[in-house]
Amino acid sequence: MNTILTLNKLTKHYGPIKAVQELSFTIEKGNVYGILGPNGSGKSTTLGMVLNVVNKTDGNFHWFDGSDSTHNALKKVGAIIERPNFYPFMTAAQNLQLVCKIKEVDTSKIEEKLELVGLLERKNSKFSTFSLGMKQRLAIASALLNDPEILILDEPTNGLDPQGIHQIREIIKKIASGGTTILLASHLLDEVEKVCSHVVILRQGKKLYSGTVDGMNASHGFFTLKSDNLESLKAALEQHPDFASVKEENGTLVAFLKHPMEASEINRYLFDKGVVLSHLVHRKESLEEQFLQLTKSLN
Ligand SMILES: Nc1ncnc2c1ncn2[C@@H]1O[C@H](COP(=O)(O)OP(=O)(O)OP(=O)(O)O)[C@@H](O)[C@H]1O
Repeated sequence: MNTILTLNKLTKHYGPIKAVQELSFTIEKGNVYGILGPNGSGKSTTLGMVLNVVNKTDGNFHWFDGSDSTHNALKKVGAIIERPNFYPFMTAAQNLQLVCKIKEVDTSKIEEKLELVGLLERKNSKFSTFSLGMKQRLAIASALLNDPEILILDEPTNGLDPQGIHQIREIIKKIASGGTTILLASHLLDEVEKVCSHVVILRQGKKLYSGTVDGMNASHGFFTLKSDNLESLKAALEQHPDFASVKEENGTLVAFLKHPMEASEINRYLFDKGVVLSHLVHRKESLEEQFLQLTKSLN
């Protein structure tokens, strides 16, 4: 059993708002997935649906091989989709004991999980004395108490200082290296790049890309070009099969490549078509530029 979660055309409308539209992807065991998208792109709604706290409008999803009810399957899922909320005047250990009681799991894992998130030494400190980063780490320990198959986190580093962000990311990597599958929602490309092996990019509820983070990085870049005759240049580029798209930005054309190409090759091709260039630069986008390109290109 290697598939943890399958979404099939999952859809959520809030009245006229199409929060999630026909979203399909699968989560395989042992990988770290990021759902990446700007604010309002449908990340939290997607997590809410698969965790049964938001009713879907259409489509379907199933956990594991689909043989269990969602209610039962969710017992093997650890999720933090809200701000960490524990009893302020109880210690970290006491709060986790209470969680064990509520979830009907053994208390034997409390110290191990506190150690994993770097809070063992603070186990007898009251929750009210914790920084936001420590609260978030306690929430992670709490979600791991029953050794779930998958850990789900919604914007796990939101509101933390750089040190807190670093600690959470290191903990996520450590949990993943122990074999736990992870799904996290983030609007931060750099977070997904640092922590995740796979990514699903959302924009306005629609999937723009899903695959490996490395695969997303393997773009062949783009040319920026100028000519006295911009119209002929644009027409010639659009005729060339190796370009995915061509757009104009302040008198310069930007042509995105589907396949690798040398600047000399496009120069020769255009010259043969009677187009003389006054500017030609080949650039490979940073992942950030690609992300912005992907999330803006449907405007
Ligand atoms: N309970 C709700 N009622 C009406 N509209 C909602 C509700 N929850 C979310 N939406 C809308 O659905 C869309 C997707 O929101 P969602 O919170 O899933 O996005 P997100 O990617 O998680 O963004 P953020 O990181 O800002 O939370 C947005 O347009 C949002 O305004």
